[in-house]
Amino acid sequence: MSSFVEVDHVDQVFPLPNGLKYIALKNITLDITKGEFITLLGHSGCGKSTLLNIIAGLNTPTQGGVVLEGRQVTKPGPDRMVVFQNYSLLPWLTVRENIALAVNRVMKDLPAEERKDIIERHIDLVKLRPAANKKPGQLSGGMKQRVAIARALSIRPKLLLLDEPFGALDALTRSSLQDQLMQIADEYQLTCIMVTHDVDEALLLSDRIVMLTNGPESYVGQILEVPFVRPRDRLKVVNHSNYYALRSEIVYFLNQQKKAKQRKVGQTAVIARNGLEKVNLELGFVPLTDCAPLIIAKEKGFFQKHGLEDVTLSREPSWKAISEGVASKRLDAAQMTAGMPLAMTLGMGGKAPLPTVTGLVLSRNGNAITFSKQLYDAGVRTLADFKHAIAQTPDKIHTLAVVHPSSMHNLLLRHWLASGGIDPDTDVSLTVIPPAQMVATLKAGSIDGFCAGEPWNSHAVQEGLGFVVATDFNIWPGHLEKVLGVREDWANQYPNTHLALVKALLEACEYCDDRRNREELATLLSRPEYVGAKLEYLRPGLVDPYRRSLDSEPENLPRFNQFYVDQTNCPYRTEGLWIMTQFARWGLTPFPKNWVDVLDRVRRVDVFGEAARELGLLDIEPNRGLVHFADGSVFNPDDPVGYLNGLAIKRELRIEEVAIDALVAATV
Ligand SMILES: Nc1ncnc2c1ncn2[C@@H]1O[C@H](COP(=O)(O)OP(=O)(O)OP(=O)(O)O)[C@@H](O)[C@H]1O
Repeated sequence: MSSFVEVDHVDQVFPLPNGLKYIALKNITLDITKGEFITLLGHSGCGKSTLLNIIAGLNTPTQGGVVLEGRQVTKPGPDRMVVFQNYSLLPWLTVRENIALAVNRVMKDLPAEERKDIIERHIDLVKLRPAANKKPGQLSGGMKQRVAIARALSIRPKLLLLDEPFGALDALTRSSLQDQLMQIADEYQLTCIMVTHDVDEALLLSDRIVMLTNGPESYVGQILEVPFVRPRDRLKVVNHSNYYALRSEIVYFLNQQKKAKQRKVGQTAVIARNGLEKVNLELGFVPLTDCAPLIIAKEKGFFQKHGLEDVTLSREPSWKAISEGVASKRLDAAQMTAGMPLAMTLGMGGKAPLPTVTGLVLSRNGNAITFSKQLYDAGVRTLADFKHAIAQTPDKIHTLAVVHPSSMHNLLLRHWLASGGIDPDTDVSLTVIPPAQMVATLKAGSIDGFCAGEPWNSHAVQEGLGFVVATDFNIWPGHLEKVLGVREDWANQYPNTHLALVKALLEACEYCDDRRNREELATLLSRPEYVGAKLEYLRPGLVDPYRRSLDSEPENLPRFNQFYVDQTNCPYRTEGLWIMTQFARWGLTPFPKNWVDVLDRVRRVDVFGEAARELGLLDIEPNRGLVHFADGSVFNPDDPVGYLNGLAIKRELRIEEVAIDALVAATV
C-alpha cells in the first residue's frame, strides 16, 4: 500500500488557562491511500476535529506531523479543502459568486473562459443551476452545503476534508446529500476524510472507519475495513449480510469507550489486598469456545479463591482490539492468540516493539479450516483437490480468512497450504476477519473459506454454508492455541497478582477438561455476554462428536478443545520458537539472531512453574522436545535456522539481532 497521506505519530497538547495542559491526541498514526474514503468516528470531544484540522494544516501538532504526497503539511493550502458543518459561505455573494471567488483566487493563471467553465460545471455537479443567482439567505441548509461542496471541489483539491458536513441537516436532505457525495467521490476518485457521529453514514460512505478512543490522550482504538464494493447503493449496503455485524462492531466499540469513561470517572485506583499488588482487574477475551477458562474462573470463583476480588471480563470484538487494549493499558491482561506476545514484543506489523509476556497456555487444538459450499459442490474434499481447483480456475482468486496475523490459524493454514504445494501469498489471497464475523462473511460469498476456532466452524457446517476440509488434527495435533498475555511492565509491577492470575486460570483449565463439567461449560458459553452462540454450535467442540459436513458421519475427536490434560499449560519455549520461525518464514518479522533471549523474556516458564508448584502440580514436563506435524515433517528446536532454510515455500529470510536490552515498555 503506497501512502498518499501519512499521519505520523501525532500528539496534540493544548495549553489551558490555569497553566495546565490538555493532551487531546496521543501518538496518532494513520496511512491513507489515494482514492480512499476514511471516516473518523468517536464520542464527542475525542479529538476528531482536532485531527482533521491538523491534516488540513489549520492546527500544528505538538509532536509528529502529516505528509501529503511526500510533502510535509505546515499550513492550510488549496490542495486540502475543508467543508464544515456551518457551510461558511459569504452571505452577500450568490451561489455562483461564492464558487467563483475560490476558483478565481486559486486558479488565477487559467484563462477567464476556462475558469467560467469550471464554475458552471460545479454548479451543475451539485444540481444548483436553478439557484445559481441566489444568495445563501435564500437557500435551504442542504443547498448551502451543496454550494460548500461545489466550492471545495471546484479548485481540484488532492484531499477533501469534511467536518460533520451533514450534521445540521434533516434526515431526508442528509441522505440525498450522502448519495451525491458518494457519487462525486466515485466519479472524481476523491480522497476524503470525514468526521461524523453517524454510524450508518460512516458505513455507507467509507472504505475504512477509524475509531478514536475517548480523551484525554485519544488514540486510534480500532480501524474497521468496510468491504462493500463501489459504486455503492444505499439499499444494497444496508441489506448486505455483513452490515449488522459491522454496525454492531462499531456500536460495541463506542459502548466500550463509554464504559471506560464511566470507569475513569469513579476511577478505581489500584486496590492492593490479600498480599497482592492489585486485585481489581479488567481481562479481555474474544467470543470463542476456548475463552472458557476465563469464564469458568469468574463464574466458579477461582479468581476470588486466589484473592483477585474484583475481576471484570471484557468481551472484545477482535484480536486487534485485544492487542491494542493490552498495549494501551485499558486491559490488565487478556486471552491472546499463541503468537501475540511474541508479535507484540517483536513489533510485528510496523508497530513499536512492546515487551509482552505469557506465563500460561490456556488451550490446545479446537481449530479447523472450513471451505465454502461452492468449493464442496465443485468436488473439493482435500488439499490436493483444492490445489487442482486453483489450477483449473486461473482467473479466480480464492480468498481465505484468518483471525489475526499472529494467530495459530494464520500459521497453521499457511503450513497446511504450503505442505500441499500452495503458496499462501501468491496462489491464494489471505485476509484478516474477526472470528465472530467468519460465518456471515462466508455466507455473503466474500471469502471461500476460513481457519478459525469453535464454534464458528460448527456453525458454518450446521447452517450448510461449508464443510471442514481439515482440523488441526490433520495439521499439528496438540498444538498450543491461546495464551494468557500481559505487558512485561505490568508483570514486573504486579508479580504476585500475575502469579495469582495464572493460578486461578490454571485451576479453571483443569475444571474445563473434566468431562463432567463440559455440559455446564457449553451452556455458560452460549450466554450472550460470553460467546453468545447457539448451544448446538458449541456442543461439537466440547461434548458431541465433531461433524465435518452435513453429509459426513460425526467423528470422535478426543479433546478437540483441550484445556489441561497432556501438559496443556506450560508456555514451552520450543513452541514459541516454532512460532518465530513461521513469522520469519512468511516475512511477518525477522528471525531474531538472539532467539534464546527473546524466548526467555516472553515465554515465562518460571511464572508457570511457580504457579504449578504452589498448586501442588508436580507432574509438569519441563520440555516438549520435537514438534511432529501430521504431514510427517518435524521441527527440531536445536536448529531453527536450518529448519527455515529447508522449507521449500517461504519469503526471503531476514535474520536480525533484537536489541533486547533496549526493549523497555513505552508508556502508551
Ligand atoms: N484550543 C483548544 N484549547 C483547549 N482544548 C481544546 C482546544 N481545542 C480542542 N480542545 C479539546 O480537545 C478535545 C478534542 O476536541 P475536538 O473538537 O477535536 O473533539 P471532537 O471529537 O471533534 O468533538 P465533537 O464531536 O463534539 O465535535 C476536547 O476535549 C476539546 O475540549
